[in-house]
Amino acid sequence: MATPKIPTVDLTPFFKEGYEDEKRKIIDSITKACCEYGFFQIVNHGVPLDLTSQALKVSKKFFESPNDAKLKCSPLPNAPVPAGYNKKPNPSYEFNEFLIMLPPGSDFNIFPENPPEFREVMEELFSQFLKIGMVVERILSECLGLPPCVLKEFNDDRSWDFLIAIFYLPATEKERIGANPHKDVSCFTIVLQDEVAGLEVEKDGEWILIAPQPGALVVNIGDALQVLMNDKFKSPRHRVVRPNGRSRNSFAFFHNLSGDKWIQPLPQYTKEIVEPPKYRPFLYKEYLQKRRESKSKNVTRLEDEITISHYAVPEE
Ligand SMILES: O=C(O)CCC(=O)C(=O)O
Ligand SMILES: [Fe+2]
Repeated sequence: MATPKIPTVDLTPFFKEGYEDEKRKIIDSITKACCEYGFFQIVNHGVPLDLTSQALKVSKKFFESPNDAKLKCSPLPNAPVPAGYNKKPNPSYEFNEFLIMLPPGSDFNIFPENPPEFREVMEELFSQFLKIGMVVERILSECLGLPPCVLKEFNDDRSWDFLIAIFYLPATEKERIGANPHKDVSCFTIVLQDEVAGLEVEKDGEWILIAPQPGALVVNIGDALQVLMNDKFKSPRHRVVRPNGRSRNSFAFFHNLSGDKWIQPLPQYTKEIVEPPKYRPFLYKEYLQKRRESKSKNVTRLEDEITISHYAVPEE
């Protein structure tokens, strides 16, 4: 059987007036991809390609710099999210290093001195991801026949979004996992990956590669959207397998909700279509906290993981 291919859609019509038929076709393809995989790729997304390639280059330079230079960027002890450079203790159950960035202007952001253009490039990438995130948010709102503003009306606070630059070392004989199988807590995540394959999504018990494509960005559904949409789209389990003989570089941008939001399935996906909500209301930041705690305890068994099923309403 041929390996299933994650769909790639061209977003050009969404940057123009009109083209309603083309837009509808794209929305239909994304709906199908979200139902089948929870993943799709986008091209002609408006994020300049010279910026994405420069971002991958400067981030690689930073991660390849000496340890003491990287450790100078360690997070501040009082940061709400560990903005700055992080590395899992060795040995760890995952093998990656990463740098978290909060929205430009946050007092908690820490940038390296070298490469000197690091900060400017990261801030520009963040702003571009914010913009494309809003376009994707409108498209996902429309996917199930609802107006494009449904998700923005529910949450218009972008201050909880964040960006991570990630660096995976080559696989060793003993260990190939770069990021353990997980689901994202976001509404959705936008991933920029370099040309080195490694990101995989689980479907029907099999791992399917999200093949790198020049100029493309990857989008995946997260837990928050699954809850808001009452399970119409599922937050997919995914992982990163490290390549042989070379490192891998990526960025993940988490389009989140405000942590102060109480989240539950929206009436458009429940009451208005006479469907009972599958989740009880919960405070988003409480869920973020629980997930962070379980991650720091190195929980690796699926049955021990905290997931949104913690808030599921039992079926009658
Ligand atoms: O590195 C990647 O390609 C994806 C990373 C990821 O899944 C995450 O940070 O949640
Ligand atoms: Fe992820």
